[in-house]
Amino acid sequence: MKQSRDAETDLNLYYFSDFERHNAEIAAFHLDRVLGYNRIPPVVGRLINVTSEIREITTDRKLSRTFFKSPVGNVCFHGQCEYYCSTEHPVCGQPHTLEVSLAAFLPDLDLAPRRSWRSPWRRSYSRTKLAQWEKEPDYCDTVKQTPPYDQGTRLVDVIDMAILDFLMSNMDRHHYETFETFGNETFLLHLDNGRAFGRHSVDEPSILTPLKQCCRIRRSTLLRLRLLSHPSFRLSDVLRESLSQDPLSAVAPLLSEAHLSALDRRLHTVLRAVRQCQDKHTDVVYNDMEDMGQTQDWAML
Ligand SMILES: Nc1ncnc2c1ncn2[C@@H]1O[C@H](COP(=O)(O)OP(=O)(O)OP(=O)(O)O)[C@@H](O)[C@H]1O
Ligand SMILES: [Mn+2]
Repeated sequence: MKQSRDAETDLNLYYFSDFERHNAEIAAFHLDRVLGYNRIPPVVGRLINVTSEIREITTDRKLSRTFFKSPVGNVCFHGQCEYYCSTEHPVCGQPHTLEVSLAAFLPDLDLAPRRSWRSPWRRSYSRTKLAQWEKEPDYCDTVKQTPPYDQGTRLVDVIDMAILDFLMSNMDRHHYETFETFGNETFLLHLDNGRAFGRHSVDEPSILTPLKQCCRIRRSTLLRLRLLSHPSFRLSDVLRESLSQDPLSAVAPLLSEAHLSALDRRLHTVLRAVRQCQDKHTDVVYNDMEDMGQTQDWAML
């Protein structure tokens, strides 16, 4: 935890300068499950003692050397990394207690090697340069012809990812991962969600660009989104209930009401974008449920 749950990211900060949030990692895991994707490894909140559970037991000398006591006596550390790992950007206990998010550790890379894929709609990570997708309205036509997006479900998987990221306003999705042994016909993994849920008062329409440029969506995703726009299964209500199971919700709700209601607003924006696609195209819905019977009841929603 580096900042309070309610802190809204400064509008003058670029997405690549935003600080990560522990509650965003937790809420992203729950949102991914509510959407029925199951692509984010389990993440849970914990209260830890930074002294007894990190400083006193770590064998990492470089890490332990970054611990210090702040002017008011709190135990702080910053670790080692390229950006924001300095005395000016510490993580501090109170004086030892700290809220954190912990992710289930994926199998070792020797046992289950992963492949990291650059998102075709990756941002430029520059203040001045635009990415190709920002300049070319027909960018998706190129992506559709480029392996692995020319076959199977990879394109709609990336569109699912864009919907998840738009809902939680995560602009930092530069890569996604897969397990190498499963080849190209496999599910995606979404690690690194700490830059989501930074602002609740504004939406970032550009995150939906893959959906808007490709006009394609999985049928199962569309049905789930429609279900979650129904008053009795409202996304904000379902997510609030899901998050209440996390241990840290005893300290304070993991998402403020403002963030929860932003989700309902953004869900309507996604459904509107799908309708606008359907006004222009006939092949918008990718039927990934052909082999499943009894979809009628769902379709009614
Ligand atoms: N649950 C996990 N289990 C095992 N390894 C993980 C897990 N989550 C992340 N990692 C590994 O740690 C690396 C860094 O994690 P993450 O991407 O969250 O940090 P980051 O500092 O934001 O990185 P980047 O600068 O690439 O955005 C990942 O590329 C991944 O290989
Ligand atoms: Mn990152």
